[in-house]
Amino acid sequence: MSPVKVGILGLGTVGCGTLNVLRRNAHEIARRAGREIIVTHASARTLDKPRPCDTQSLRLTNQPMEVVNDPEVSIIVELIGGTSLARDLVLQAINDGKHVVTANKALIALHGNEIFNAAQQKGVMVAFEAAVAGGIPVIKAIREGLSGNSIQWLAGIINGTSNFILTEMRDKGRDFDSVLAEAQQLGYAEADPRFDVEGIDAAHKLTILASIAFGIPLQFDKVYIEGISNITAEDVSYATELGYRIKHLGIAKRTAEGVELRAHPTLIPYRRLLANVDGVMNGVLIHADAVGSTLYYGAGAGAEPTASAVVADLVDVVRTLTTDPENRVPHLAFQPDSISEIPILPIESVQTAYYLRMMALDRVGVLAQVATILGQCGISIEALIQKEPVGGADKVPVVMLTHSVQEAQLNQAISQIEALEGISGSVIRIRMDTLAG
Ligand SMILES: NC(=O)C1=CN([C@@H]2O[C@H](COP(=O)(O)OP(=O)(O)OC[C@H]3O[C@@H](n4cnc5c(N)ncnc54)[C@H](O)[C@@H]3O)[C@@H](O)[C@H]2O)C=CC1
Ligand SMILES: N[C@@H](CC=O)C(=O)O
Ligand code: NA
Repeated sequence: MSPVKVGILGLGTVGCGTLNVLRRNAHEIARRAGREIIVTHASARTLDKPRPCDTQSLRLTNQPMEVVNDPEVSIIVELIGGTSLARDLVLQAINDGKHVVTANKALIALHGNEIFNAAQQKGVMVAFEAAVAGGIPVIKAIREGLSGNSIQWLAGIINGTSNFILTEMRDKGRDFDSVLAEAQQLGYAEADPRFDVEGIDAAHKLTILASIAFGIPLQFDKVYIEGISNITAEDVSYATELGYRIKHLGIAKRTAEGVELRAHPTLIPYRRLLANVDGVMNGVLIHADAVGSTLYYGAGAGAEPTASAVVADLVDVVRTLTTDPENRVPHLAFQPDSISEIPILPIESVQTAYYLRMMALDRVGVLAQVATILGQCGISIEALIQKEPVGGADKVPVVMLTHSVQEAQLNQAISQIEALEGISGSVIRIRMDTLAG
């Protein structure tokens, strides 16, 4: 059979990684796919710059639409990133009857409903394994491996850059900015690294995971988002002292009232497997009724780990090129006419435990006032540590862990505590992982 011809849009970290993996493993990939898969066309913004991949045999252009519209190409691999040009290119490819593979989680989270609808009309595939947790085949695991289950919740370390930063801060005492610069240099970070450290990238991925886990539309705008940019070295060290690690988690949980969708820093007991997912590694823990808990672990970013997922998608697409579109695995795991609107719950209704840190005047009675407020709001304290005054000042850091409480009640307590004369500045709050009981 003749080779399948592929066009790659964007020859950056993932684009070059994909070219290299496809070439190095060409023989085994062809044995798996049943046909040779070759990249014939590519588009890059700058044509003649040195790259870690060989582009000599490619028809190279700086006009990505030319690749999309070239009749020789039957699969388009979108690795440009962003949501504007990428959306136009992907919709055009679908309109031309081409299959698409993309690593672009922002594109899927924001425009996936429109894109999958267009793909269904045209009977083409849009594959996006690389968009969530890089090389970990978690999309495939949820869509296919867990399809007999009712999924109850999932919690994932799904941003490699944030996890790399938190790990280096904890293990080597490095400062935030220098670790972020290294993550950028290693090709882990997004073009705009605020997407990583402000939790937006994790929220894109969580949007996708929740959709395929629960059969709901992609709803990025309903995710509660907090990043790691306000996590201080003190919080990392107090958490360690209390037997916890701070990780950035994306959490999606089905409750009787609806679905919780939240991406934020989280304290996890250090013995839990997720607490030990370090560096650029990602880990996704999924709890489902039949199988119980399953954990998926691996590299969440970087050239070849991400290329591994892009190439696996290419193999999947090639294997099912001749399959009747109705018989392919649905894009969002559930059949398109069975996607249901389940309410997404506001963060105030979430019930969890909290790490609180505040600066208190080193004076008798202040802690008693704080404890009274917490008690009146129905919040009980599980642990409390009072540190030495900072720099000889008369203020002491106080750190406490609460039992589970509704976020709305905690908000009330925090505003009353912040109003106390004996408390200076804001109360820092980090949610704790209470999912596994
Ligand atoms: N780097 C990683 O570890 C991972 C990245 N991704 C996603 O993969 C996609 C690509 O990411 P990277 O390779 O890291 O980005 P990158 O910035 O290294 O590469 C993107 C490439 O697209 C090119 N480009 C931009 N506009 C273009 C245009 N108009 N025409 C042709 N080329 C154009 C850029 O010049 C650049 O070389 C993004 O959607 C990203 O979110 C997903 C998983 C992991
Ligand atoms: N910037 C992302 C790349 C992979 O999705 C990350 O750090 O996880
Ligand atoms: Na993946």
